[in-house]
Amino acid sequence: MPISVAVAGASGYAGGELLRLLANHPEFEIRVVTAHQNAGSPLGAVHPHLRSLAELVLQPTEARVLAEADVVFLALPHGASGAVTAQLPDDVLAVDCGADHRLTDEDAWAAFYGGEYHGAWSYGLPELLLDGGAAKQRDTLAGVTRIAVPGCNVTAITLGLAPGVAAGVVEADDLVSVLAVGTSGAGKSLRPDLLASEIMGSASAYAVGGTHRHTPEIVQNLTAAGGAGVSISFTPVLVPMSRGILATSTARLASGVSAAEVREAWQVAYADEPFVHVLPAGSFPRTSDTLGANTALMGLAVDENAGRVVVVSAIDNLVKGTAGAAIQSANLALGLPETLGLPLNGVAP
Ligand SMILES: NC(=O)C1=CN([C@@H]2O[C@H](COP(=O)(O)OP(=O)(O)OC[C@H]3O[C@@H](n4cnc5c(N)ncnc54)[C@H](OP(=O)(O)O)[C@@H]3O)[C@@H](O)[C@H]2O)C=CC1
Ligand SMILES: CC(=O)N[C@@H](CCC(=O)OP(=O)(O)O)C(=O)O
Repeated sequence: MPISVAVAGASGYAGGELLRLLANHPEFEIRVVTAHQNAGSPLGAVHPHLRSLAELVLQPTEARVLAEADVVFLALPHGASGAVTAQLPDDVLAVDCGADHRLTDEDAWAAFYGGEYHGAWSYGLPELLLDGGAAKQRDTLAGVTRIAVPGCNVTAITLGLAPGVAAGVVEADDLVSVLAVGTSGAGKSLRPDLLASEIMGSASAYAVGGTHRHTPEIVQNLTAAGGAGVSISFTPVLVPMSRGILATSTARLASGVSAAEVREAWQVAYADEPFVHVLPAGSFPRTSDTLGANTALMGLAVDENAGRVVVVSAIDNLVKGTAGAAIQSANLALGLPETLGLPLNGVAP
């Protein structure tokens, strides 16, 4: 019997990517799709690229509609998902791509998001190192029924820096990250600053100066990895591409650590990972290498003059950064093979 699935926020970018991947998943059957303003429309009208699902009709986003399915993926704006998930039965597996259930610290939620705090769920980043590398987040996901998927910038930075922090080869209190990010990360919303004429041929920083709401989530992750006094300054830069994140993260090298020990920390951390790959010395990923794939690729160097480790990590924000991570975590929760239905290969050029 296939496992029935509902996707809330199916008319958006993350919802569309969930559907694209779910349509090729051998164990799932898409039963319900919901939207807000687009409720009542056939899916083919909002996602013409999803041909096999074109006849599905978008329903209103209500818990009673979603609860018809065994698994509910939510891709709703922050705040909207917490209200809906509070009404879902306990035995439904709910996987939330929004921020509502990511943060364990209510004060951090109040400072960076505000509004009602809905509590933290199991965190959907299977490769996250825990306790200095003694465990990984995937070990905690079997059988859970509530999963919070990370923010996409968070995934790129966390996966990039966690091996060094967990192994103690870098100083966790001196981390800097600058990201080139694509426009789809901002969702399908109509915003003047996202008009093609504003974006094309230009790059612009936003949420500068420690104000980005992903900051506490990154600190939470790197602390869980074993970092003491984690402090990160990160700056996203919007660039004219529709998908992708390229995070260039640097960290102060711990005293007496060699370049070989640095590389070993990253290689050991991700040696057996199906989707997270450390490239050979001298190689660095491009966002285009991850397009459409559930991969996080990274390259590593030690800047001896500056005494810093430099990690360049790339993901597709809509796959490993959202929909792929959601499905990977759901596979683990349901006891299915972790990689089921998830693309390892991307699309090029
Ligand atoms: N885009 C990305 O790269 C990433 C997104 N996420 C998260 O995924 C979630 C969805 O993001 P994204 O797909 O980009 O956003 P979009 O703006 O593209 O889509 C939002 C979806 O939510 C629906 N919606 C809007 N307002 C409401 C409401 N008040 N109540 C119920 N549904 C509503 C929309 O329906 P309609 O269009 O019919 O009005 C649409 O289906 C967000 O929480 C986002 O932060 C996480 C990681 C990365
Ligand atoms: C270009 C752009 O605006 N990107 C978004 C990425 C949002 C995201 O990853 O996720 P959540 O909103 O679910 O946290 C940003 O930086 O806020």
